[in-house]
Amino acid sequence: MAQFVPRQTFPHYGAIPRSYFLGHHRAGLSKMKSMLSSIDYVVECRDYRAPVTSINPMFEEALGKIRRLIVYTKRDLGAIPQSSAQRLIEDKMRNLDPNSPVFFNSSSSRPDVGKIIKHLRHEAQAPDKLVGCRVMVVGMPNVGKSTLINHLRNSGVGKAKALRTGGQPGITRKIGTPVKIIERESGAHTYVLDTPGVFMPYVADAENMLKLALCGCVKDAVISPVTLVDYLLYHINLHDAQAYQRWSEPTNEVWPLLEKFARQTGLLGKGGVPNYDGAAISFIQKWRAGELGRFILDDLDAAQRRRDDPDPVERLSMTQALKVERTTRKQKIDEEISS
Ligand SMILES: Nc1nc2c(ncn2[C@@H]2O[C@H](COP(=O)(O)OP(=O)(O)OP(=O)(O)O)[C@@H](O)[C@H]2O)c(=O)[nH]1
Repeated sequence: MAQFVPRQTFPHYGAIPRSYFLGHHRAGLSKMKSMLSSIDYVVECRDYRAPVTSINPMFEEALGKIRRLIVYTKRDLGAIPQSSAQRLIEDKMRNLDPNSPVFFNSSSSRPDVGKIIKHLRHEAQAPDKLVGCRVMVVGMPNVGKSTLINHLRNSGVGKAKALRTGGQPGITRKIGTPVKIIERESGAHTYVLDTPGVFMPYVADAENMLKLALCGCVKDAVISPVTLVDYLLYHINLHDAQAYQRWSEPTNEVWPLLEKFARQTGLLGKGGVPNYDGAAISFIQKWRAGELGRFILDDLDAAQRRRDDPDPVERLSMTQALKVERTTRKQKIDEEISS
């Protein structure tokens, strides 16, 4: 049998939506800005599986110079624990932000969250140490902010879950009430505030939109799940084409893969016809649960090269980026009308 050759590029980014900036994202961001004077420290959450793509530049713009630490969440899903791949990835991730403390957190690991508590105990204090310290946790939708706060609270003060969490973005829609995570004898306790996940107004690169959707930052209905599986398949094949061998031999073809998957998992509609969308969502969920390999979607070497030598297009502000998108869209419509 001919040797399987995975695709080296993803062939079609076509009509992928580039935005998911909802009303509560806009409102949440402006509320965060208005509260800045009462915030002493920021915890910025990013998704370990898309460490570069899940950076929201709007936080840099909005939160200014407040001291912060970065937490890469869902560590358990991005690499095999204690592996050399994990160490290599994490060294590269640290290099992306050499001036900020960086942590990696898996919600199932007490030591991971313990390190963050230890750091906050020493570093996150209000200027006047007699009053409490307020820490704001920010990040993209569904990145794991509320989960992290629940674990910080459990590790820091031994209390049970305080915030609601869930598998879809948008569970937290308003800035929450302060949750105590560190107690001090002086009474100057440390409190954290949960915030709604905020997406960006426009994602210039369609591939980044696919990565964010796979990680769950975008509601599953926004992008066709079959397109998402096709993109995921491209990554799985580059990583380990045997990962889905329970259902299919290695393939670059998404429809036959989904057909086999649907038949074997019983995801069939009327007349035994495969339910492709249902199968696609189920397949994505398996990846999100770590059952189809643990790897990251970003190319960290390319990201580092871009940081060292930025492309002028990437330096556009959000307003400029929105303008570019509007102009491009208008040109496309004009071309379609005149052809
Ligand atoms: N495997 C794994 N899952 C995690 C981890 N952290 C969070 N999750 C899951 O990710 C999903 C989203 O977590 P949340 O804490 O609700 O995310 P959020 O950032 O508060 O989401 P928004 O409400 O959209 O702002 C939930 O299903 C969590 O169980 C982690 O470290 N590992």
